[in-house]
Amino acid sequence: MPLLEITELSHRFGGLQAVADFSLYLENGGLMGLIGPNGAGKTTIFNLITGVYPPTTGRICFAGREITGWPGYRIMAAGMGRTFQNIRLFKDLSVLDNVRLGASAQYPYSFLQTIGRTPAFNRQERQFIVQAMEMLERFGLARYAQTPARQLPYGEQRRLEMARALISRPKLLLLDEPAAGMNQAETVALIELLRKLWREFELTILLIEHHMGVVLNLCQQVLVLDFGDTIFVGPPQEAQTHPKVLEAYLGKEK
Ligand SMILES: Nc1ncnc2c1ncn2[C@@H]1O[C@H](COP(=O)(O)OP(=O)(O)OP(=O)(O)O)[C@@H](O)[C@H]1O
Repeated sequence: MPLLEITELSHRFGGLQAVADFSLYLENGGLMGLIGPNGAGKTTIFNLITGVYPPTTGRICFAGREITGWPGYRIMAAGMGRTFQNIRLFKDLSVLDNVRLGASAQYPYSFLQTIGRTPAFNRQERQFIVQAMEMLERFGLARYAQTPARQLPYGEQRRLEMARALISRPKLLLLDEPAAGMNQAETVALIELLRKLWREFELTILLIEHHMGVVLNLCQQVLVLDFGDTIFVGPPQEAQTHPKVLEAYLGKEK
């Protein structure tokens, strides 16, 4: 059974067809790359999956339910986690608070529990701190727990974003260019980390990435987009030599 099934999804920004008839079938436990030249529509697809925009047409099913048109918070609560192309952290909050908030954002406190700081609220919040610290340890970030997020080196900020996305134990993790801005050594470490997280958390991963080393070393399948159209789906090694993919990246030979 697929965890994520998208059927003929399209999205227009005014006169621009950003995504056209996009379909995707992602098995539970799969690890797929979404690649394509700049402006191909990759981030728009992530935004459609996570409810940032409603699709112009098409259907999205996740974990056996149709989620088309659902608001983002409801989709995330159904079991998705996401990181962004431009890191989005609460930069002035501590590393611990960034992860803790990722956990409590999923928890349906009542208004009275929140303003009254009831014993149940305090107990739950303590539990979130324990979970957040465990997550920071897994990511090698525990020593930074009280440090404001903005003081972390860039690679660590990326890891923190992942820790925050995983604290709610999502089934599907969407990663938008996780290797962006990383040097060679950081990229190699990232590939290892993602492989480990994928196994330990029994995740299904869909990732956007320009770094072909990451795609080739990590992804079982790759889907290549060009101007909103899907031009290839298959093993990444085959994508490298596929004429349409070469044409999209290198331009048509005259
Ligand atoms: N909010 C928006 N309003 C109008 N046009 C948009 C908007 N977001 C994206 N676009 C346009 O939609 C197309 C697809 O953009 P998108 O960001 O999805 O591409 P991408 O494949 O993620 O690119 P990159 O690799 O550069 O991040 C582009 O032509 C872009 O300019």
